[in-house]
Amino acid sequence: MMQQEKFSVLSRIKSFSHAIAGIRQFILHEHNARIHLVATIGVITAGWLFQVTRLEAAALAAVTGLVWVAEIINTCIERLADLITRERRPEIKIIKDLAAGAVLTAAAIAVVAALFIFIPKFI
Ligand SMILES: Nc1ncnc2c1ncn2[C@@H]1O[C@H](COP(=O)(O)OP(=O)(O)OP(=O)(O)O)[C@@H](O)[C@H]1O
Repeated sequence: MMQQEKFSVLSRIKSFSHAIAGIRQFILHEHNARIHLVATIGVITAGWLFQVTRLEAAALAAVTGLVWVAEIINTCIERLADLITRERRPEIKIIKDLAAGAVLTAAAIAVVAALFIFIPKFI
């Protein structure tokens, strides 16, 4: 049977710092992160300009976060796939296309939510 590791605050802090390093790596080295950063600043600015309600702000935060999470996981999958092989392989194509599809799905959800929130403010 596997020995259960004892809970340690220090190791939890270490895990947290690894996660922060991952976010830092993503923002500093991934081109797509810059696109998401600009889009996120755009959403925050629009939310501020159009005085969205707290509920609308929460919805915007959730869908924007969803896109970030999907893109980070997509990047992770792409890196793993490239580590396995750089050869053109149909299996790798399916894996990468699925991961990219997840990002597109999240982005589409974000656009739909933004339209629901912002269009009524124009009419
Ligand atoms: N090893 C491979 N074998 C087969 N197809 C691949 C392979 N690597 C990439 N592809 C195809 O090229 C597409 C783009 O893959 P790539 O790793 O270049 O991502 P990318 O264009 O850099 O994506 P992103 O813009 O999210 O960083 C994949 O979705 C897949 O269809």
